[in-house]
Amino acid sequence: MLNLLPYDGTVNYYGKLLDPREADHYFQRLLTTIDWRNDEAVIFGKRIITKRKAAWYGDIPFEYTYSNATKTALPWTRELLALKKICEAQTGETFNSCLLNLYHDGNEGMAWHCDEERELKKNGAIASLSFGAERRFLFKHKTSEEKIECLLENGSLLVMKGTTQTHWLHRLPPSKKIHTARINLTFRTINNSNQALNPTPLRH
Ligand SMILES: O=C(O)CCC(=O)C(=O)O
Ligand SMILES: [Fe+2]
Repeated sequence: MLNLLPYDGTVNYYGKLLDPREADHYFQRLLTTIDWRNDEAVIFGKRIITKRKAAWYGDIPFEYTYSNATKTALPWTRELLALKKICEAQTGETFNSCLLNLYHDGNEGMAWHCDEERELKKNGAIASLSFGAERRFLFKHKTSEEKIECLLENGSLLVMKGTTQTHWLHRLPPSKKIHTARINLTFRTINNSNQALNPTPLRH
């Protein structure tokens, strides 16, 4: 499988895994069955409400803190379990949780970041499924600033693994040309060993 990154990580784009009918079916089901909420985040000390909506699901009520907000995982829905199985069969990896994002149109996107929160398995694979509007997706190397771009199609799978999160940022740029919604699912592995046992250490 082709690696989109030239060095310091592995990103595989599997293309359209689902046919358009199936992908549209999942899009509609996810739209109506997921507990979509506007995220509250603290950016530069200011509490903001994100325009995009998000949700967090998993095997057990994992707590996950990102953008300064903690969420508790909801139990899998039928569709999420079916999609998790598809990702696991394709990649040979396993996942125990899923972060979902709903972008209503091209005004909504996601800023440069990497997914390496302390709850996430170090160098664990992240499987990203996309539904609805096709959007550009960018990677930027943290030191060389080299950029890599790809297109996330309806019903497609992208996998980020190895040292990708250590060395590369990624972003979903906004686009004035897009007037329809997109749903993204990122299946992840949360380390449950320290969940509930140890309180989150304070960061200074
Ligand atoms: O919407 C996407 O394709 C990416 C979302 C993402 O990077 C994330 O949820 O961490
Ligand atoms: Fe991400």
